Amino acid sequence: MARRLTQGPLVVASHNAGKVREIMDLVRPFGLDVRSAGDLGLPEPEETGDTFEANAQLKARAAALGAGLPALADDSGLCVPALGGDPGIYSARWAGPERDFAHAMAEVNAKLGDAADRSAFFVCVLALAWPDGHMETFRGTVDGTLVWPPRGTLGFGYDPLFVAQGETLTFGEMDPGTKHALSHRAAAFRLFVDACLGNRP
Ligand SMILES: O=c1nc[nH]c2c1ncn2[C@H]1C[C@H](O)[C@@H](COP(=O)(O)OP(=O)(O)OP(=O)(O)O)O1
Ligand SMILES: [Mg+2]
Repeated sequence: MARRLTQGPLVVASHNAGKVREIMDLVRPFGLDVRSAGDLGLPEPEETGDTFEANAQLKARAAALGAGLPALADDSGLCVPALGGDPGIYSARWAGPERDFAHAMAEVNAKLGDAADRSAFFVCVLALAWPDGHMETFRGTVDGTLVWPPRGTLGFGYDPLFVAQGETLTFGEMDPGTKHALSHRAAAFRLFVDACLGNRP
């Protein structure tokens, strides 16, 4: 049985504005009082794990201890089977310190070359840590294919490259509500809601 998150402040332990916006959208209907790690002045920990789970957990743990509040972290990325799973947990790092995703998307496409297999999937692991060390972890994925050139200016990161299975628009062309019905983050979030928030609202 997962530990429930009772009413009270929740820290969103991410320094990525695109992600924080999506998590705030997903949390809003539940009426939780939410603060971002940036608002609280929490530092950005080094992501030394070698799995999405390990990195989500270390970010959640650092924020929960830093704030003295339950903290929800997201570690996510784009996995391309034809590239051996890259960029995977290195998805943010492929964009460099300037977070240049035009460059990162071109890198993915160049490495793919004329590969027949342009399938890809996004992974999102959400970890919820309490200051006493308790942790709950959830994983969501969405399958799709990679297009070139990139399309759309909505969303963030690799969204303009990615068309989810059964869709025609890229995530970069979708309004946020449509992406939230399909995304890896929404899938992980549903598991988090079921386990930790119950049936609210
Ligand atoms: O829905 C998404 N749509 C497009 N791209 C995405 C998505 N979800 C993750 N991604 C890519 C870009 C992101 O930069 C990286 C996650 O890296 P990741 O370390 O988890 O996040 P981050 O460093 O950007 O912020 P933080 O660690 O403070 O939460 O994967
Ligand atoms: Mg990161």
